[in-house]
Amino acid sequence: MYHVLPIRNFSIYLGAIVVLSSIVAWSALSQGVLTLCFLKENSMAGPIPRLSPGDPNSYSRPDLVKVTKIDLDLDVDFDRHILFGTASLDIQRINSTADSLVLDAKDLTIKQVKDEVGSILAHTLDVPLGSFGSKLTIALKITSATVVIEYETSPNATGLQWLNPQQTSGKTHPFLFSQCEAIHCRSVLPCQDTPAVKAPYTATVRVPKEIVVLMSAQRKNVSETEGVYKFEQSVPIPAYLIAIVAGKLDSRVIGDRSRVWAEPDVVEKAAYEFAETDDFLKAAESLAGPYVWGNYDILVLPPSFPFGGMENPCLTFATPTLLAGDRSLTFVIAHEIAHSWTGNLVTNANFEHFWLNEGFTVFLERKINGRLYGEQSRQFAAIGGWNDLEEVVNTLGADNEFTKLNPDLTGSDPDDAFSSIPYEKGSVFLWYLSDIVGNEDFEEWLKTYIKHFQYQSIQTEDFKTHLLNYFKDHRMADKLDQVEWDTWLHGKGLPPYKPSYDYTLAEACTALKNRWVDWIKDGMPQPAPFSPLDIRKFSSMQVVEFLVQIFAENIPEEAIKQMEKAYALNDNHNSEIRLRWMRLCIQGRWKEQVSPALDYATSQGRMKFVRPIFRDLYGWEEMRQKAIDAYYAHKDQWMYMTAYAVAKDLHLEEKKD
Ligand SMILES: CC/C=C\C/C=C\C[C@@H](O)/C=C/C=C/C=C\[C@@H](O)CCCC(=O)O
Ligand SMILES: [Zn+2]
Repeated sequence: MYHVLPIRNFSIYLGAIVVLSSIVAWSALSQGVLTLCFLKENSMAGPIPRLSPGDPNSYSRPDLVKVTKIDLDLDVDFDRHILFGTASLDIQRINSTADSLVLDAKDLTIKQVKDEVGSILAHTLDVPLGSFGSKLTIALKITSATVVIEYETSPNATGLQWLNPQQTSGKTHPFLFSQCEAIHCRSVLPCQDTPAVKAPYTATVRVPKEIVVLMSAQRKNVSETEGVYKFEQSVPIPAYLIAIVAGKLDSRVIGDRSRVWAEPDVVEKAAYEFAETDDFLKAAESLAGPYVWGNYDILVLPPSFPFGGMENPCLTFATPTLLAGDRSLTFVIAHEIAHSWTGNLVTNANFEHFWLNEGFTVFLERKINGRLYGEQSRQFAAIGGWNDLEEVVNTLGADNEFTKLNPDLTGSDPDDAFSSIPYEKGSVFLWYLSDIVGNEDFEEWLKTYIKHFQYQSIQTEDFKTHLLNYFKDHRMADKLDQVEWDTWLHGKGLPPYKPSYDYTLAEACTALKNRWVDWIKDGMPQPAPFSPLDIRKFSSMQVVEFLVQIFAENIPEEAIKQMEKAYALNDNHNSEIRLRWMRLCIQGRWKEQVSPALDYATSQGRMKFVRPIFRDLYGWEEMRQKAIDAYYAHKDQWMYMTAYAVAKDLHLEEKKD
């Protein structure tokens, strides 16, 4: 059972917490005399402070001792729903006097810690602080260069989802996948779970026969018959990019450096859908520089995957809701490819600077779009982004801390701060800067920025300094000097500038919306003057744009029923169209549509699609209980983060057993 304890409540619990242990002398432990671990209660009272100087959400202290390489040796136990084995961490002393290594750990059982010569190292594991998990402190010897941690995960690890065969498409084999961003890697392995630390990794993973394992790394010496898989990621990456999947998987080649992976009955459809991958990669390289990761594969997961895509290096994780059958939703793949530079090479140093990952990536994703489908297509996609931005500011409230580009995440779970803000406000900011200096010069700067900061983790200030320095002698330098940095980075609500988009591709949507609005104003005379021809030439995203515009008009139930007659939107299974259609039906209080809307929201776990439906139904008092019942009936099918978020949307609070 999933438990939801909103983080704001923790200050109350913390007040009651006492320091428990101190029975055995630390010195005895650090000399390896005893193999003991303290379970230390946290003595903090009051609001949760920043957990470390560099990262509000990580206990780790890479400023003292830094992890430089990770070697995993793990067994996947599908019966017990755990991973067990060892994580060996190579370390570097940044501060020569440092005598301990501080790691993040969440719901992990730490069995033993040794160094590279097999001497026991003492460790303490503090009592967990909600989403942040526990601080794991390992006493180092002067000679220690590697710590070898024997551990196992919990069946409730928030970064893992274990599916039984019935929850898969093939229904024959169990399935496991991870989602470590933002701070769930600590539930998969003990690590410095801050994006400020980047390290290469290797892994050996053992699974039952017939199960295939993939990771966010290059595959090495695969011995499928033995069920032993080996991986190496030689490019240093932050912990949140470590990823694993294990299940009955098949693959198809879709490009010189690309395969698509999926369950066998999904793989052909996926190969068709993502056939343009190589074109995206080439366009991205022309904008951002060489692709350094070797292969670029895509994994299509079971429907409960909580996001559209996740940029795990070498292996993008993708939701099956992208499989529209007409390649209309592949902008998510362009987005994940763009992360190969912005996010995975140049990385936010902590999640307060998440817009450096996502705003840049949306900007680049739409540049790829423009290169392949033309400038009007890029402009149209950006208009959709602006719609999302307005919607999220409305939903969160224009005074919400999380509408800032650079929010304060002290004491906040990044999952709670997550929204379209860093994506869309961030990309509008870059659009604005590009408008100031000119498109070509901005593209040149972008390349330079990526090259300058590649393999590093940076903060917003680093970006600002680089940009201003690069353009200091530019003809538009004066205008750059006038940028309201504080408003952009620390201001709440909508940004201070709306680009002058080219609305050409949105015009047909607006014209159709106006016809509906006029007809409604005229009292909806019959026969209604609408037919399938109205949208025959629309792209899927133009249908979305039309529905978003009509949603803003708050039209009556009768008109929505007429729309169904004209356009048969109930039969349209494009996931983006379906979201807007179901929301429109709920807004119009069309009761018969509530069950299909809930079916849509519970048949997959992508939060972008699940949450608005539950939020809307919560707002419809008569249907609220139905939504709550559906939540309880389906929450165990979702991954932790979806269940957690929907519980919040429904204002439910559950307690940990
Ligand atoms: C200001 C925000 C601060 C922190 C948020 C950081 C991480 C949030 C965490 O919830 C993880 C997010 C992972 C996202 C992965 C993929 C997205 O790009 C998918 C976007 C939505 C979708 O298309 O389904
Ligand atoms: Zn992204």
